[in-house]
Amino acid sequence: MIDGTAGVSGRRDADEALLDNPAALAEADPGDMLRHTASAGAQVRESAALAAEANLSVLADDGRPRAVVIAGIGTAGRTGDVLATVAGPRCPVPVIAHRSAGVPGWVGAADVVIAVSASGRSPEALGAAEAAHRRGARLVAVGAPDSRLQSIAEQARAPFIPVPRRAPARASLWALTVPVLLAARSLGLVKVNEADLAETAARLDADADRCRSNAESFVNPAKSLALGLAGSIPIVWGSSPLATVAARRFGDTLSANARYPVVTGALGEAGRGRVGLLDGVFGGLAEGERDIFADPAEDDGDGTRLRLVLLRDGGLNADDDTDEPLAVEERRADAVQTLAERRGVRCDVVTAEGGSALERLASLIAVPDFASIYLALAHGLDPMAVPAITEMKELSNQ
Ligand SMILES: O=P(O)(O)OC[C@H]1O[C@@H](O)[C@@H](O)[C@@H](O)[C@@H]1O
Repeated sequence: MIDGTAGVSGRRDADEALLDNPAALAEADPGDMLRHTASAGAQVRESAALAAEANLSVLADDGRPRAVVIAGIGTAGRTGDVLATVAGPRCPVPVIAHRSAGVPGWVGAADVVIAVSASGRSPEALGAAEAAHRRGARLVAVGAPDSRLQSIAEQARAPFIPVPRRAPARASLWALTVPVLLAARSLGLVKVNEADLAETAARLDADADRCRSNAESFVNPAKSLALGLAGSIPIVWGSSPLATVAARRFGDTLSANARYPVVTGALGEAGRGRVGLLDGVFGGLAEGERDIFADPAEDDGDGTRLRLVLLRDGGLNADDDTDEPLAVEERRADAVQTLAERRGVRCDVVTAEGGSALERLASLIAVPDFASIYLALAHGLDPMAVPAITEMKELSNQ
């Protein structure tokens, strides 16, 4: 059902003109990753409806849990990071994203395990669901209907949210995330309300429209971000914990869709170490040796350069929970932009918009998601079929 073009092929140099040719884009994207990515808003609405049909209120019967563990790998694992950031630093219980098989040794009857798997069959999520049931923890499962995950949930008499599988897991982030958030809401751990979900879906729809394939590069933020990144080594830093989740997500999609190496992380942390990259071989040293009179379109070919993408989360509500004062985050974001400018390292900035944490997160994820696909297409890579992932699964028998 989910099919792309197998085999490793593509071109080293990005074909910029292809991005302004909608027919060629469609041809280069046989699995329709652009359309799947554009369904993000619809995914939010559909998953909210599916979660409303599941009996999540039983989760609250035993009161507030000691901890919540979100178990899954890849995109399913990212949903745990989203929940942790939306729950915020004042969340009364620990929210832990767990990415290996099974559950942490301390998990027991006082805890809740949310097992997530788009296919409903990752060994990590299945192992966690089984372990949770064995240990008497409360279990919720999110994933493909009629899957092994669903039967484990049924055996455990645990709520199961059947998320239809129409696209690869990484194009289903929103479909998987919303049930996780709503399970946590029924435990009283997050404040996401119906208006937040509706506004988040509307924002994802609007961003999908701005990033549509027939919107040309000079008005399409995803195409221009992709063209800026072409041929570079991207560094993606988030100015806040929420923006850092979006940065890590961009790392996932840049690697899997566009097959670009990428450094991602929190700007606060990077400022104490990784920011040194800006001084190095791919940063200031490469830029310092560049012939300033050379045509920037005619790259000399030997200069792989960093490109900084800064995800800024400036629009906090006064009543939002934060780790650090907004002013500290803002100063740090301004500082790294100055550092990049001084060294000639180019920098793209995506600034969060919207009221709720969820909507702000969506505003930092949507355009980069599309950019990763446009970058793949410009290189002639099918963003859906990733031979290396398939081969890894075959070779490691998973
Ligand atoms: O969500 P499930 O189906 O468990 O997959 C988990 C992960 O598996 C990997 O092999 C990749 O396919 C990822 O894109 C995916 O997120």
